[in-house]
Amino acid sequence: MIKFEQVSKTYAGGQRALQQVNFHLQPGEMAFLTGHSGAGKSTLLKLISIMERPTVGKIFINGHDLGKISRKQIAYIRRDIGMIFQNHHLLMDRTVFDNVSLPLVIEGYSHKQIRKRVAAALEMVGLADKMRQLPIALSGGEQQRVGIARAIVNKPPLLLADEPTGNLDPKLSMEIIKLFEDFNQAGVSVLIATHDLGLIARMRYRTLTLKSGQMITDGLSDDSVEVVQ
Ligand SMILES: Nc1ncnc2c1ncn2[C@@H]1O[C@H](COP(=O)(O)OP(=O)(O)OP(=O)(O)O)[C@@H](O)[C@H]1O
Repeated sequence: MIKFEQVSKTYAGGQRALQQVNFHLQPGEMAFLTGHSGAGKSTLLKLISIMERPTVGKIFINGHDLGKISRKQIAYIRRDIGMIFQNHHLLMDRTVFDNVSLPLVIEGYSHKQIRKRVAAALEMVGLADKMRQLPIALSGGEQQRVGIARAIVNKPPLLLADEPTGNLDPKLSMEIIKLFEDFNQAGVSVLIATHDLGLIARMRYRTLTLKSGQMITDGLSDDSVEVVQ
């Protein structure tokens, strides 16, 4: 689903964000991505979602070589990726329904399809009764779940989350991770970038660790193996 081959990224100012990163996330796999602040986690997610381009190396998403796609194909590849952010980027003056329906409106779905899919997505995250509310009237955990409903409403095969539990207490964080597990069990591939080592330790998932732009470990949280460069 995601394959990195010898990927390096140096920003325009000369800042080396990633160095010779290799990994393969299989279809249907769920993994954590961790590392200290500035280690390169956000850069890695931006390369997957084609918000940045690698300086060197190859990236494959769902079988597509990102080095060979045209500008026009970027939107097509992005359709396969549901993105979830720490501050969820919700439109605060629009209802929960409007926020979640946005990707479908952009794709030109019919009103009937939109109503059906948004209702199903909100049901999955436990917010069916909040459809007509403004996000401002919801708790932080609920707002995050609206962001998740929006990310999954067009049923992408891959979910990417950047610090999705950053502002939440441990109980709410666990609920959010449980939601990701539900999607994963339904066949969706999931990659979650987080600083929250406590959260990772409580789960037994593959954990990719970055340090100063290098992938230093790759394995289960409690017995991860060092990556030999
Ligand atoms: N647009 C940019 N231009 C120049 N340098 C950048 C840019 N974005 C990130 N960097 C640098 O690249 C390195 C990796 O940053 P990145 O944001 O990927 O780290 P991170 O692990 O996500 O950090 P955090 O956990 O604090 O969000 C840092 O040294 C950062 O300063």
